[in-house]
Amino acid sequence: MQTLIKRPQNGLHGRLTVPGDKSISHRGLIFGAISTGTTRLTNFLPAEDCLSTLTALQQLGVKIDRHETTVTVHGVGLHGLTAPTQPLDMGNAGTATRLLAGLLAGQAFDSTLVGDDSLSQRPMQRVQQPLAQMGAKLDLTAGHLPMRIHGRALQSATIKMAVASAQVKSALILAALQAPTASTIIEQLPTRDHTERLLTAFGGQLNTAADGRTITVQPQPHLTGKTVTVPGDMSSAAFFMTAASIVPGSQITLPQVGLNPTRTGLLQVLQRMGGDVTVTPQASVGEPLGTVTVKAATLKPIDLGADDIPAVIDELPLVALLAATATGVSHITGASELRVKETDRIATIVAELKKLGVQITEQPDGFTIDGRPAWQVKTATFDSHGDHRIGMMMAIAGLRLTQPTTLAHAEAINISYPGFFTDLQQLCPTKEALA
Ligand SMILES: O=C(O)C1=C[C@@H](OP(=O)(O)O)[C@@H](O)[C@H](O)C1
Ligand SMILES: C=C(OP(=O)(O)O)C(=O)O
Repeated sequence: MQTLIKRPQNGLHGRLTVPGDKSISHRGLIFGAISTGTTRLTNFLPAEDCLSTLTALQQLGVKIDRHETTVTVHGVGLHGLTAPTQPLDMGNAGTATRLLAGLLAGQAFDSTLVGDDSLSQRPMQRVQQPLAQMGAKLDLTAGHLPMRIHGRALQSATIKMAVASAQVKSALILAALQAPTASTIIEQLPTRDHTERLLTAFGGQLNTAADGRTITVQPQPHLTGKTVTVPGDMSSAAFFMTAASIVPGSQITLPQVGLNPTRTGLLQVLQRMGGDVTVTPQASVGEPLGTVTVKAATLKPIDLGADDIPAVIDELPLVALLAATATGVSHITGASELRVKETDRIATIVAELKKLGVQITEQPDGFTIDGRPAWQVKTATFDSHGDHRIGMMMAIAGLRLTQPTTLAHAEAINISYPGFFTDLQQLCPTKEALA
């Protein structure tokens, strides 16, 4: 699928409620499934990744009904899942794969996880090895999917994580729930804590030490179904925050965006770059929520290092685009995790931004960008490379160009944001953004 993108002459304007958070939608389904009673998810994200989790849980014997963005999960309890009759297809979803690996490792049956070509190239030892410390047995195919999970009784453990990854942490928490006594998980750096918040909300017990990265999980909780309102996805809002910052004349308002501090790295990046961003928190239960207003601004370059990365991990393609418009040199380091996402995002960011004439240099763990307000565009035909975030980032880049641009493999965007182009169009009042 190819999509044509044109510059909105007067910038982006208006108010847009972005869809529900992907990370919380995955987890809401999983916690609903392992609770007893009914869980109702509102503002659920009906994107391909979350639907992979929904279908997998149905194959594990959980009754789930969905009407657009409202989902009802009829929980079966921590020990009530049943053996699937065929391999579970996780599609493109890394989060679903890692989290379900941790859950299924402690079940009384075997299961197999498979995925698409991209997911089948992503590293799975990162869950296999720490889960083995709890006695789990996961057989990989040369370090990748297909993954055969030999469900068995797990032991508790104290585990020092080797990568800063919320997916690995969450897999370990889900496994630790099934051990006989408490387990401790020590993160390298604090990462998104949606699993911890939802586990507590469903009635489980866990303690995070003052360092923010030592988590003690109490086992065998009795989890009870509940209603969860999924906040707007900061990682989706980030595309429009970036667009409004770099397209002259813009001013947009995004209400009900999730403001969990482990996810708001892009807000800080924009503020440090001189962006015009206002955040108004609103009353909420569970996850913090608020309204973000962004106006176009002249940006300064920025340096980000390893400690900054987890809170902005999925927004780094957008950081690259922002830096490309800022006069001066930006350095992004400590971001080698980008190499093992849906694509090698360091390579795909560099390849796509070079088409715009951006002076970007690939580094082993990031990139250096010598930004300019105006680019010497070489070609206006971009490619998502099958990666939703690269596709959306280049669609936003196209809004800044005077010539129309096309985006190849735009269908990849359905992985996390099926309504992306409709929502973008809503913020372009003169309706010329898309054709
Ligand atoms: O836990 C999650 O929901 C996610 C964690 C991040 O991955 P890692 O934890 O592997 O960095 C992020 O990139 C992904 O989009 C969603
Ligand atoms: C990396 C991502 O997702 P996942 O790891 O779940 O595939 C993402 O959404 O950018």
